[in-house]
Amino acid sequence: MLRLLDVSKSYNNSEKAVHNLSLHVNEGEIFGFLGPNGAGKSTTIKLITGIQPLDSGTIKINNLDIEKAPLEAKKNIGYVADVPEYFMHFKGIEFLSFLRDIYKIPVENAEKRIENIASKLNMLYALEGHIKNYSHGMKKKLFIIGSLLHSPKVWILDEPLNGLDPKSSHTIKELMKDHASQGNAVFFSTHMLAIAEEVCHRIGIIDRGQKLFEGTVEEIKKNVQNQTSLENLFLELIDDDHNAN
Ligand SMILES: Nc1ncnc2c1ncn2[C@@H]1O[C@H](COP(=O)(O)OP(=O)(O)OP(=O)(O)O)[C@@H](O)[C@H]1O
Repeated sequence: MLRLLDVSKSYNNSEKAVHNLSLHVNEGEIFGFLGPNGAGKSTTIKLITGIQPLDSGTIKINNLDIEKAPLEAKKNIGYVADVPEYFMHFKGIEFLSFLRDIYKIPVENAEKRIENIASKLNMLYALEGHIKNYSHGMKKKLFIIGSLLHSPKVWILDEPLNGLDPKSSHTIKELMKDHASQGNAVFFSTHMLAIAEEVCHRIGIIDRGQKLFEGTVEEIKKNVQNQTSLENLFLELIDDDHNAN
């Protein structure tokens, strides 16, 4: 459903932010993308979503090449940025109606979907307000609603639970599970290891632009001796990588 093959990217000819990265996310899977600050997680997401051009490699979304068929590929993506600071002068409902029209979703279907997801996220009351007056968490929740309106095959979230209260975090995790269980793929970056362990079918670990691991939490635990928590495993992998360089 989502496939990266030998993807590389550097900014301004500096060290590669992403280096020969390959990974895949299958239908029905939740994939957690982990790594320390500056590892290349957001850059990878910007490459997948077509926000940044690739230097080399291939990215396919539902078999559509993000560079060769960008419009078709993007129709299959729902994206939530880490700090969603767009369309600030819109009201929440205006932003969602704009997305409805962009994706050509019938009004009645969109209304049902907005009502359904916004009520789960306790956002119905806020939709008539201006986005610029929303809190960080409210902006995030609005963009989450918007990203799901067109039922994307691949749902991509950059640090989705940052700044969310426990109830909203719980709801997002349930939305991820629902979305994957409908045969879609979910790909999200996080620093929160416990959340990756709790909801992900598989995880990828990246450091300094390179993939250190891709597989299930059980597989990673088998690979690294004498460790119990994912946090210890993560620290050990990152440490080994730094010592090797
Ligand atoms: N727009 C940019 N211009 C130049 N360098 C950039 C740009 N965006 C990211 N970088 C660099 O690319 C590397 C990877 O950054 P990226 O934001 O992808 O990491 P990240 O894993 O998302 O980090 P964090 O967890 O801190 O958000 C870093 O060295 C960063 O300084």
